[in-house]
Amino acid sequence: MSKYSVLLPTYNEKRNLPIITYLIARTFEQANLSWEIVVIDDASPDGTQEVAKELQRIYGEERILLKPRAGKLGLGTAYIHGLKSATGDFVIIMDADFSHHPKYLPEFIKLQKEGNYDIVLGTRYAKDGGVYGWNLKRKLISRGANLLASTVLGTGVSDVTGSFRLYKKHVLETLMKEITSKGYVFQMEMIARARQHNYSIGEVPIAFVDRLYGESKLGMDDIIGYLKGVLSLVFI
Ligand SMILES: Nc1nc2c(ncn2[C@@H]2O[C@H](COP(=O)(O)OP(=O)(O)O[C@H]3O[C@H](CO)[C@@H](O)[C@H](O)[C@@H]3O)[C@@H](O)[C@H]2O)c(=O)[nH]1
Ligand SMILES: [Mg+2]
Repeated sequence: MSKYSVLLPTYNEKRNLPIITYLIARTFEQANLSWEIVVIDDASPDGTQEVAKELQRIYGEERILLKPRAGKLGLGTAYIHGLKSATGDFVIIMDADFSHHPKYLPEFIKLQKEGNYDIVLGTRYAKDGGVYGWNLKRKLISRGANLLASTVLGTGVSDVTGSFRLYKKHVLETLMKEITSKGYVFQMEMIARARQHNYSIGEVPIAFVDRLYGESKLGMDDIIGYLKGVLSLVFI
C-alpha cells in the first residue's frame, strides 16, 4: 500500500496546527491510507513546537514527525529539510494556515492515481479555482507572476507559484537537488525544472483562502527575486 508524507512548514502556527493535523489525519484514515506528517518548525516564538509535541503524544511519533530548525530559514529550505525524514512513496506539501484546505487531498490522490502523474498541483487559476481574501495588489502580482512564467518559460501549467502539491517522492528528491532559489520563486523553479525532465503534471482547482490573522511576508525583494528567477530559468 502506498504511503503519503505531508510536509508542513510552520512559523507561528500554534492555533492552526491542531485542527489542520486533525483534518489531515481524518482524511487519510477515512480513505484507509498510510500517512505521516512532518512538521518543520523554525523556532516559532509562539510555542508551535510544544503543540507539535502534544500532537505526537496523541497521534504517535511515527505519525507526527517533528523536525525543528534553529531559526527562521525560509520556506524552500524547510521543504528540503523535511523531505530528508519523509518515508512515504508520495510527498504532499501544503501550508499550515488553512489557505490549503485538507478537503482537497482526496482529489489530489485520485487524480494522481488516474493519470499516474509525477506531480499534481493545486491551481487557483483554472476552472473552479480561486483566491479569497487578498487585496487587488496581491492578486495582480500573483496573476502577473503566473502570466510571465507561462509566456517566457512556457511552463504549460496554470499556477506556478502556488505551493499545494503532491509529488512522487523520487521526483521531488530529484528536483530538490537541482533547485537554487530560496524565496517565493522556489515553487516556480520546481515547475520549470519538472518540465525539463518531462515529468507529467496534473491540476486540481483549489480555492485559496488567505489566513485570518497575521500577515504574509511577500515584499519587493521577493518580486525582484522572482523576475530574476524567471530570467535565469530561460536558458536552463
Ligand atoms: N518552517 C518555516 N515555515 C514557514 C516560513 N515562512 C512561512 N512558513 C510557513 O509556510 C506556510 C506559508 O506561509 P505564509 O506566510 O502563510 O505564506 P503566504 O504569503 O500565504 O503565501 C502562500 O501563497 C503563495 C502563493 O501565492 C505561495 O508561493 C507560498 O508558498 C504560500 O503558499 C505557513 O504554514 C507558514 O507557517 C519559514 O521561514 N520557515
Ligand atoms: Mg498563508
